[in-house]
Amino acid sequence: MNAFSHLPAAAPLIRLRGVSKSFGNGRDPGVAAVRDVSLDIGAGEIFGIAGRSGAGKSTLLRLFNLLERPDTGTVTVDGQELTSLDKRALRAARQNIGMIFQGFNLLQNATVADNVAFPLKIHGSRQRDEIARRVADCLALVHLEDKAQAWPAQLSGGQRQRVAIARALASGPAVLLCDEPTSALDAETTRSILATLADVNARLNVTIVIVSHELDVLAALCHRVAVIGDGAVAEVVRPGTSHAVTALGRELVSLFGTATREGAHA
Ligand SMILES: Nc1ncnc2c1ncn2[C@@H]1O[C@H](COP(=O)(O)OP(=O)(O)OP(=O)(O)O)[C@@H](O)[C@H]1O
Repeated sequence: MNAFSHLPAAAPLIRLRGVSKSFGNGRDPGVAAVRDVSLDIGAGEIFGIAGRSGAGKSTLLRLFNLLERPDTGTVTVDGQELTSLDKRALRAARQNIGMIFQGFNLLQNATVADNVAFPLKIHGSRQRDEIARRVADCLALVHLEDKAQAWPAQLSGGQRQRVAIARALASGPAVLLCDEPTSALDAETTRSILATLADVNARLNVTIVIVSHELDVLAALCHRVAVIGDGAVAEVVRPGTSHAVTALGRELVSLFGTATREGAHA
């Protein structure tokens, strides 16, 4: 039983309505990566996106902050309809949506502290001492206070991902998007990153949306999981319920032909 599965659905913080995305060249519609997806995700919820390779998981996640712009439909986050904003307003709205990736995406020629400070500096609306305080708070949140002056190359994979989490939280977002955040990590490091994400969610009430092909990762962390097939939501399940066992179990067998987690790959 997932520790959160008893929670009632919270008020929607993220709302997708009729969202579709194809990759083509204008004349040829090409691949329909996401098809007519409508979802409500509650404030403070941890929401998972599962599905086999090519199902459209990453594209769907990138529609949440308009890294991919939908062909049709609307995306609303924290009361702002992102799909109706101009570039400048969208840049400001994205301060409210952090993101982490499988490959961490840290600046290699900047210290840990400078990596975390980076989004605050480029936005340009904060004073130096406020930035320094914010960086210290975020590094403390992920237990890396002592690594502020280290370089990314001096850190383990798990530590790098925790720096990425601190950086994603620096602007105080309401939402954290996670694209396969543990896929490059071994099983033990994966557990520590999941604990960090659960802790961030509990302390800050940050809404987390996480894509993973590792169903046990989603089952351990998420309040609800959308199973995606062919770009559409096949079903939304609550880990820990017997229905979820059936739905996720079917997907697990179709993905891996087994009910255990795949071995970690470096
Ligand atoms: N920039 C792009 N240009 C063309 N096609 C794309 C692009 N991005 C994704 N696609 C296609 O859209 C479909 C969905 O891809 P997506 O990466 O969202 O799937 P996924 O479920 O995240 O897969 P994986 O688990 O392998 O990362 C795939 O057929 C993919 O080839």
